[in-house]
Amino acid sequence: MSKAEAILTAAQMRAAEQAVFATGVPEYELMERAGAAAAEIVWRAGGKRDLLVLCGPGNNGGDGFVIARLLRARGVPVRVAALGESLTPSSLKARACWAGPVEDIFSAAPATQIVDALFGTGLSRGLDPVLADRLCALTASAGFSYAVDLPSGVDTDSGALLSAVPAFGICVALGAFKSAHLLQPSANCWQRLICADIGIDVSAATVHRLSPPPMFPPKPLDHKYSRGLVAVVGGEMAGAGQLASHAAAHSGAGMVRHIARDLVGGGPDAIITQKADGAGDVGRLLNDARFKAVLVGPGLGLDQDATARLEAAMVSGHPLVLDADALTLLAGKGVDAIPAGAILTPHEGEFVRLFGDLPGSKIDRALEAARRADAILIYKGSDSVIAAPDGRAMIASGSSAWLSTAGTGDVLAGLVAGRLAVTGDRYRAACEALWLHGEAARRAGAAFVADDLLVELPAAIASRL
Ligand SMILES: NC(=O)C1=CN([C@@H]2O[C@H](COP(=O)(O)OP(=O)(O)OC[C@H]3O[C@@H](n4cnc5c(N)ncnc54)[C@H](O)[C@@H]3O)[C@@H](O)[C@H]2O)[C@@H](O)CC1
Ligand SMILES: [K+]
Repeated sequence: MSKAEAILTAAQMRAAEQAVFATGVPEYELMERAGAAAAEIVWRAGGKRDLLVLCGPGNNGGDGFVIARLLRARGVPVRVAALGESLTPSSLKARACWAGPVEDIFSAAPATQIVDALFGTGLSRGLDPVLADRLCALTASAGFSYAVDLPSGVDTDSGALLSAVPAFGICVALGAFKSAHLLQPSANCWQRLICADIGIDVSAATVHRLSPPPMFPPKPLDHKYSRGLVAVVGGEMAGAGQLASHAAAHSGAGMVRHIARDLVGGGPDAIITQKADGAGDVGRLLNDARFKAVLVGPGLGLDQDATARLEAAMVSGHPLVLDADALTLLAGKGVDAIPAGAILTPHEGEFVRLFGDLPGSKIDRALEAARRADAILIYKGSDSVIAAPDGRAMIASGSSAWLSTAGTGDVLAGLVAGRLAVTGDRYRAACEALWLHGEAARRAGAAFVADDLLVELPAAIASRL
């Protein structure tokens, strides 16, 4: 993936900071860098508008004192309000360098701009309700608001809101993104997210934000089979299989065969629909070594016939993408029934049915499920997580809320199968498909239906060549 942006947990961030200190950088130097980076962002957004900085007792508060000092030096009318004493060596130093008064948070007057430097990655519980209310009131009355590293009240690793969190204009992630910057509901707590470089080495990170993938056109000697042959095994609801088939075809695959229970449509179609009266026919039609991906699940149904069709696909030996009803059918059989090496695309309900109530953040849960099933997971939602058994994960955040409409899951499943057939690389296929899905939605605008995504796919792919 190009320009992949690292996502760290609070513990990984602390370790990364320690690694910087181990190179001889003094602890306070990192706070100066963090404060300077955040101050620059505030300066560019708000200029000389009056500013109130709220400082907590830890290093997040220390960042706040640095921001206050640097912006005051630029002529910004800055006031500081602190929550008691500073408790860490670096924050004590930052506070000592602030030459102005320190007000009480509960009596400080509102300001045009507000900086929340109360708590960051060290938050251990929700804010006291009175403090949370105060933060919300001061933020709501400000025209410009900034959260330093994270809005106070947000759990760094899970993205849960541990207390009431106001809506910020800008969140400045320091050094690297943390999980809460991409996961819901916290990722909805600001309008803009900016990651400030403070010299942290994130090269060892295994979790990244999904970025636009580089894609490649067919080679001159390619033909429809070398570009990837996809099978979509349909069932009860032929339309879902058709939608998935068209998505696979528009993903860049060379050919798509829809192995359907009923013949649908009519007239010319790039999709080859083959009627399979039962699982035996499915097995026979899948007996072709040229298949590079088999998708089963969209519109499959949940009856005995569907179970038999799923089994025929699973024993075919081809790389599998399992979605929708296929996941529900497998859920009753335990994790061991999931074919190793498959790509699974569960939404929340399907995920829980398959793997139960796993602990940790959505990233933790996706990684654990991928490890248990020895499969690639695309754990869908407004914060979709792709996870691999080897510990890699990718988060897609900020995709169109209009995707919450019927059939978009079928389109995604088709895209995954198509990109798997094209690339032969499961993790890469999952990333490319998820990105294409989000990009097609972005291009489709508002109130689109799943079919509209298909129209946007060629241009979305073209933008990555
Ligand atoms: N480690 C470092 O040297 C650096 C840290 N940085 C900043 O430091 C932050 C992390 O600093 P800390 O680890 O000191 O943690 P925080 O400053 O986020 O807060 C920790 C303090 O708050 C208390 N606390 C936690 N939750 C509370 C609650 N709900 N109510 C009341 N008190 C609560 C803790 O007991 C502790 O005293 C980062 O988010 C970032 O802003 C940056 O300055 C870069 C350098
Ligand atoms: K904060």
